[in-house]
Amino acid sequence: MQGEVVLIQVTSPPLVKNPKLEAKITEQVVHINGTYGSLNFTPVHHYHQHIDRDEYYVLLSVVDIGLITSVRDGMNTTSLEYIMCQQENHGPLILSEFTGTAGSLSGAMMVNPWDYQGVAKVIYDALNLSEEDKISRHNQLHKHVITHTAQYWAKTFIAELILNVGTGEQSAPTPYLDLPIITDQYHKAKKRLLMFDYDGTLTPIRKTPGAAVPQEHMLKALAALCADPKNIVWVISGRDQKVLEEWLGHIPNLGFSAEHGSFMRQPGGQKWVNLTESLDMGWKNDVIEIFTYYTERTQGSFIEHKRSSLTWHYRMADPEFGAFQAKECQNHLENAVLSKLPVEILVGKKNLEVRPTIVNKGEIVKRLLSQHPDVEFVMCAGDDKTDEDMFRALVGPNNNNNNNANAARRNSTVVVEPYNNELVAETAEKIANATLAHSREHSPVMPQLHLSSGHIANGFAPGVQDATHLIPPHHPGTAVSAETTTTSSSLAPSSNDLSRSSISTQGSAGSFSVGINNGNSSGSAYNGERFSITIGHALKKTLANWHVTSPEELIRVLGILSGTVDS
Ligand SMILES: O=P(O)(O)OC[C@H]1O[C@H](O[C@H]2O[C@H](CO)[C@@H](O)[C@H](O)[C@H]2O)[C@H](O)[C@@H](O)[C@@H]1O
Repeated sequence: MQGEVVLIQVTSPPLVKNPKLEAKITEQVVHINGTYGSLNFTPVHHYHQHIDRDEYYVLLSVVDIGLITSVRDGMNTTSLEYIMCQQENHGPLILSEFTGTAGSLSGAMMVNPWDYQGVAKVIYDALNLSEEDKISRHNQLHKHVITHTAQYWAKTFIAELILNVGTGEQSAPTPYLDLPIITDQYHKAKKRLLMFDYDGTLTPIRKTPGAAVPQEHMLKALAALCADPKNIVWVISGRDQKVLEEWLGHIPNLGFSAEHGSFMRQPGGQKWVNLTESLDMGWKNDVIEIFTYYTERTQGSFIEHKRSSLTWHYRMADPEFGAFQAKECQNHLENAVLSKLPVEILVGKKNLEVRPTIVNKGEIVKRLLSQHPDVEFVMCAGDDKTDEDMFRALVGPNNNNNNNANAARRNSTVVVEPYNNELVAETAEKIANATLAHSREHSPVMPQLHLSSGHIANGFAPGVQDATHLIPPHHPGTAVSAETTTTSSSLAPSSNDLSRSSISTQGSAGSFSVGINNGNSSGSAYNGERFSITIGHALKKTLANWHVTSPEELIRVLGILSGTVDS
């Protein structure tokens, strides 16, 4: 192709001149032109000057390839402008994987700018693309640019802002698990349902998945809980069946759900039921391809292959680069796969997981609750974002034990379409007002809602022992009303109540909903026998009503409940 292809490079002089760099570039251009050019042919045309906007767009329109090889870049608007200018030519875009737009322009031909041979090969491939390929790539890129406009960005930003105002509410302190209360409730109950996540809950997080083997004292406590005929015990995990069987399968009467709700094995049973059996798993190939792309470029990362899900782990990669690549990979998946396939991405602990949308841990919790409507004590512990689905299932709709509460919640849910400007603005204002009022009222009321042992350490003063004592300070429906005055243990919320979990966020492609408690105190989904426990610090955003700080502490509690450890 020598003699047929030229590179046009325009570099606008920066405000602060860099003569050394300019000299270096000029030297290289002279060298290339001297080596590969002739009297009739100049391979590199370098214009170190400002050019008019019109001239710039003309250049972008007439070229055959757009070549962007930045080694570091925030966004890269040139790539977007090039796409808009190429509506007639359909010229391919070669894009450095280090640009900000690389994550969303999957129709571009990606290059690593440090890999000179790789770049040369992609230029060659781009020059030889068939007309059909060019049009299809261009159409994909063009569609992205025209649908992701500044207006779209602004609206999505506002929508997310509203969403976060709502979820920000959830980061009120979660009280430390009250041992006397849970022990008391546990012993009073004739039938109990206990559900545990595995990684980060029953075992501490380890460097690699294979290293998170169960510890003896955990196995002992779990076995003792399973041996009690009053108990129904389940491990609901993202792990696959093989690992769960190998590590916990020997414990009699332990039920399992594997791969985030994809599989179930009843306590005492041997057979696994595949809840994803009827689903087409063709999506796995697309996801493996993307995960492989990032694995090859992120040292220390790897893919965990499971039957109905896939996990990309980056705990062993450089922490900053790993997190950066995970974000890129997530964007890539969202743009290339999620829009067309029935799968969801879960952002886990130094991992990204992809699994079918129709299953999740919360669905398993709902199933178990409806299978055992007569349980008098429910305990559910987890540490991860995916475990929030379980906590949500304990307070949310379709939950047999709080029908009144659910009716109240359903009635008060407002669906906000992000593209309905007025509604977005109106809802934002409502939330802002209620949040402001809530934060004004929050502190004076809190101490009086809560009580008894051990809460001073968490910032809650002991209060009067009465029926309210089983209600954690921030529990759904107990949160402080926007209009509540500081009347001590009054739990009757007023009409604009914006309670912690009454703000439900149901993410979906084009809409989300924000639930605002309508003030009916029966909106509380809490009853004293439900213990959702998150493993982490008190300020973690969670729907759980209690926390402990580590798996060790949870195991101690399990030991105490099962009688294998002295309290
Ligand atoms: O639902 P879980 O039981 O919590 O399982 C979630 C995922 O856990 C595993 O990965 C995580 O734990 C590893 C061991 O501590 C750790 O090395 C990794 O960084 C974590 O992401 C497991 O490998 C996945 O399959 C589970 O889905």
